[in-house]
Amino acid sequence: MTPMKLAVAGASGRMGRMLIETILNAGDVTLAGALDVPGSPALGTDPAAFLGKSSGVAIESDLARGLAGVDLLIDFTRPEGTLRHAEYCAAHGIKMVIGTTGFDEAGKAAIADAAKRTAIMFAPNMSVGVNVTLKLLEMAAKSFSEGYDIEIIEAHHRHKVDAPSGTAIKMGEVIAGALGRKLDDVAVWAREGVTGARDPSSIGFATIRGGDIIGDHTVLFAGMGERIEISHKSSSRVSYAHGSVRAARFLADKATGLFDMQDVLGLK
Ligand SMILES: NC(=O)C1=CN([C@@H]2O[C@H](COP(=O)(O)OP(=O)(O)OC[C@H]3O[C@@H](n4cnc5c(N)ncnc54)[C@H](OP(=O)(O)O)[C@@H]3O)[C@@H](O)[C@H]2O)C=CC1
Ligand SMILES: O=C(O)C1=N[C@H](C(=O)O)C[C@H](O)C1
Repeated sequence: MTPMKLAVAGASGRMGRMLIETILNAGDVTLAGALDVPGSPALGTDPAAFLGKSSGVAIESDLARGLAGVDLLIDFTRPEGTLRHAEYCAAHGIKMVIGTTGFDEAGKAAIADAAKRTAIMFAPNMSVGVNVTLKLLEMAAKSFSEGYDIEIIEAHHRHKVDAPSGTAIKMGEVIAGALGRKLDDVAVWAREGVTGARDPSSIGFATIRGGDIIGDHTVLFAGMGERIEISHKSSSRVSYAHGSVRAARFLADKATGLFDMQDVLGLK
């Protein structure tokens, strides 16, 4: 079988570099393109140079040049960049794995629309551990539906620009869904001042930013006389990169459609 030709957007970012290393080591996929923003000092350089390797491609900002001959684009950038890439990929039949977080409703709708024209896997967290944790949370939420206050606490590195994390929001959506609630109706995104007593149907969020924390998520079910915590802690971005390449393989035989990591991992 011909190896799938992958490109990476945000090639010199934290995830971009981890993806390039993972793709070069994978064996059954090849690196066929790399994108970064106009004006980036990385343009024209080899995306594998930081590994002391040569990949045979150069980092481009022009989508036509950077995505020539590419089967699938893995995108961990910013919402505005991802949406621009999604429009181009949909128009040119290039599949996508999207890991970017921080989209508004219009952005999510634009991705769903692009997925009518090409195959897209879109998830706020590509790690196997987080996706299994989502299943555990669904089960736990049903068991703790009465008498337990639900709070979601997440911690990330000082460079993260969106809050709460996409993963924390997804955890909230899964828990709210299991309880027959809508997250937007029950979410308390932050607290300050005289907040009043806690609404028992609410789902609270707390965000920590600091240092080099890769990504920690804890869901607390606090009842009378006991509390239960379900936590996932990332110690390396490699799990996100492995999940992304696994998602690329999953999309190999899909022409159109919007999928998530639960589809990729057979957890639905
Ligand atoms: N789904 C998952 O499993 C995971 C998701 N993420 C998400 O991935 C995204 C990227 O994270 P991370 O790698 O840490 O971020 P970085 O800031 O390290 O990397 C982002 C990359 O995208 C580039 N970029 C910035 N703006 C644009 C744009 N408008 N168009 C195209 N490219 C752009 C940056 O270029 P420059 O530096 O020149 O600005 C940089 O190369 C975030 O949304 C994060 O939440 C992260 C980890 C796991
Ligand atoms: O920005 C990050 O780093 C991460 N972002 C994702 C999110 O917002 O959930 C996934 C992971 O937690 C790392």
